[in-house]
Amino acid sequence: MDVLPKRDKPDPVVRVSGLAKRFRRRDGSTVPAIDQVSFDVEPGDFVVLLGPSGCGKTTLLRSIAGLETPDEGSISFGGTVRFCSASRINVPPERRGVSMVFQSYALWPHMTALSNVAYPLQSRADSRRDKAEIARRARAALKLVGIAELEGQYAAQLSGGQQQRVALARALVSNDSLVLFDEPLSNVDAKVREQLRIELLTLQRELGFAALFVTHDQAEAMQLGNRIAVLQAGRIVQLASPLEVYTRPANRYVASFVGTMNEALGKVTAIKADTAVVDTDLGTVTGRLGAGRIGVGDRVAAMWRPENCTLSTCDPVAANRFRGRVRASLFVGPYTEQVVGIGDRELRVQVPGAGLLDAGSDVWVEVSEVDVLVLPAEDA
Ligand SMILES: Nc1ncnc2c1ncn2[C@@H]1O[C@H](COP(=O)(O)OP(=O)(O)OP(=O)(O)O)[C@@H](O)[C@H]1O
Repeated sequence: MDVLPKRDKPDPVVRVSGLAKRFRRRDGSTVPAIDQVSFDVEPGDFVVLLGPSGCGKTTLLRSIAGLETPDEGSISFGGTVRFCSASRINVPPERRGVSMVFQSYALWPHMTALSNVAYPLQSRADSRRDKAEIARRARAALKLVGIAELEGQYAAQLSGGQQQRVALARALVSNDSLVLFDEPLSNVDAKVREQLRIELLTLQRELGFAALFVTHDQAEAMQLGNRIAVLQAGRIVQLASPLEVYTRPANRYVASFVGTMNEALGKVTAIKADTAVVDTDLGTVTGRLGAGRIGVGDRVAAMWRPENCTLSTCDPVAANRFRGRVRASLFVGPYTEQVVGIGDRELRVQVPGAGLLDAGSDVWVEVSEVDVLVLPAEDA
């Protein structure tokens, strides 16, 4: 039998291994901004770093760009070491072969759109291209992002959305295999942001660069990433597809950070196969066991999404049902969000279309046990 020679897997675009960075605060204490982070970005990947303010997203991105020097670990691009604390390698940002788009655009206000985009080609040490070729490439990049007609405008004369397009063109002009994005869409208005997300994804697929994108906006992360890295206190707690992160969160923190979750805390009273019965402050809740080890007597969170609930005015025949009173009924367009009060607790229920209810109406909230996830209580 012929055995085909094994083809080696290509090196990842980025490999981050055991990266750590601590900052010293003015009171002398230290903050572990990133804490033993390891992950790969593969060719064609769009990886989103997602997490709340202060979890270390920007520090991680800036370390990869070379704008921050980590204390420990290593960073390689395409198999070539760019940073290694043990061997004291630290390639400066301009020689890492990576482009970055910042939240604040970081354009030269007194330079035209065209000159801003041409700047990286002129300033890179290895570039000896003639002026006409540089201008041709800068124009092509402006055309890619749809603002060819603005090439002669000064950056300061452009709208926020237009400035961000210039910044994107400037990042694309060098044709680097990796582009880093630090919350680039948070300063542009909602409509432009939606449009830029779609254009960014299209460009990324057409041009084939790998993207590493920082955001604290979970909807943005779900729309853009083929993989999402959820960070908690400087660590990656889950790195998986948006679907996996949403439907099979690694822990309670991820479950409550990505999307909206209803939650009831309690103790497990019985376990049968992959189902747990939980005695909670809302009554008995039955759900499926999620990630993490759980046994009878453990403190857990039973969690379920608003879109998986149904609302009725008569007592439903269901394992998980909760009697409450409508506090607010909010018409959002595609669905109506019902806020149901149960004592001092609140449950969210999404019903499709317009279904306004009077505040004070008595209702039952129902959720099927396959839609309830039971996770250890301690990690949120
Ligand atoms: N230069 C610095 N000196 C001291 N502490 C810092 C410095 N830069 C960041 N930190 C701290 O490191 C931690 C991580 O900060 P970082 O900016 O990476 O978080 P982030 O997730 O990007 O937050 P945000 O979404 O608010 O930008 C925070 O506790 C922050 O206060």
